[in-house]
Amino acid sequence: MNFVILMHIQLSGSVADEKDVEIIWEYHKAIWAFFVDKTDMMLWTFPFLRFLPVEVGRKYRRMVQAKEEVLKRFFQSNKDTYEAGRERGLVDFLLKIQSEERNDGEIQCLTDAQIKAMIQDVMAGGIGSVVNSILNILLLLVHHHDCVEGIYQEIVNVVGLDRYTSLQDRPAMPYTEAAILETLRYITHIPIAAFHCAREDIEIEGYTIPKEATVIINIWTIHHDAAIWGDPWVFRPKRFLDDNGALLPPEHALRQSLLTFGAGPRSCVGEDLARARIFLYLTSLVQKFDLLPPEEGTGISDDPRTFLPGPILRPPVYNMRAVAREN
Ligand code: HEM
Repeated sequence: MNFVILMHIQLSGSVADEKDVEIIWEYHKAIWAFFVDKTDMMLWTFPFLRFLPVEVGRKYRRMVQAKEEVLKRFFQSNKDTYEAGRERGLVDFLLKIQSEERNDGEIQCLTDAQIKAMIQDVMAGGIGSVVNSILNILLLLVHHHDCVEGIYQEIVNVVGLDRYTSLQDRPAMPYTEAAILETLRYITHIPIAAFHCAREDIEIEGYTIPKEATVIINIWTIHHDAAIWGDPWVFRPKRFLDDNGALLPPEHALRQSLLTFGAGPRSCVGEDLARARIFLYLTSLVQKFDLLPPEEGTGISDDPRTFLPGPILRPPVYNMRAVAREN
């Protein structure tokens, strides 16, 4: 939930009130309900279903309504109250670019429709992906208690127990960083990157990708390729550490093969924010709680091949225990 509030500040420059949180959360839930159960695929095949009083149509209409509420709150209200020179957040800065283009008398590149699309990209791209990466890392920790201990020891050594962790602690906590990278690799909750288009003919290792071909990067296959990782189906954070326990540098071949956030000029704009949030959430939790499997039963598998499919993979609902540490 605090991530939702952060997204709100980023977009509008103000702190969310209860109603705002409700609007964003409803948007997240409506999108989620749309993509799981393959509602989107059903509508690609039978688009007329969106008008009918059937489940697929209801989910579609709920999503459209939630989207309209979000745009009313983040686009219209910002546009109505925008004052040049007093930009409050991302939407205001986009409005500033738009108004400057207009003042120059040049052709307008940033239209209202494009700003609205960006608001949706940031929301839809941002919330589900971070929520799921946190669900995944907690599930893995429940299955790998040695990893919880490794993170906890690092917190004790670097931060202690009397203050909260901060982003400044990250460089001194290589094991925690490695555990986050390994979760993002092992689970690969965004298995396919955004679709791209080749702007010209390209030759790669004897294959020609013709101009205007759609290029789809299969991150899942790269992240589970035995030729790169050796044992891709083993969750092993230490693969991202060198012999001295330091985090492998970003230019190392293994880090270069980690494409969680895509690559190149159209890679994920939210990477730094996402990795910072995951780090802070995880370390604050492990500092105060031990993470354990449920008391009854063994819980669900942490193998992503058993997860619910979709554009964002997610584990089935699971139980776990967070036991307060005695310190
Ligand atoms: C763990 C969390 C996240 C993961 C795994 C993730 C992953 C990705 C991937 C794979 C792409 C496509 C890159 C490509 O095709 O090369 C992407 C694009 C994008 N992501 Fe993320 N993302 C995450 C968090 C976020 C957050 C927090 C935001 C917003 C604040 C965000 C906003 C976007 C946007 C707007 C794009 C489209 C960029 C463009 O087309 O230029 N993402 N993300």
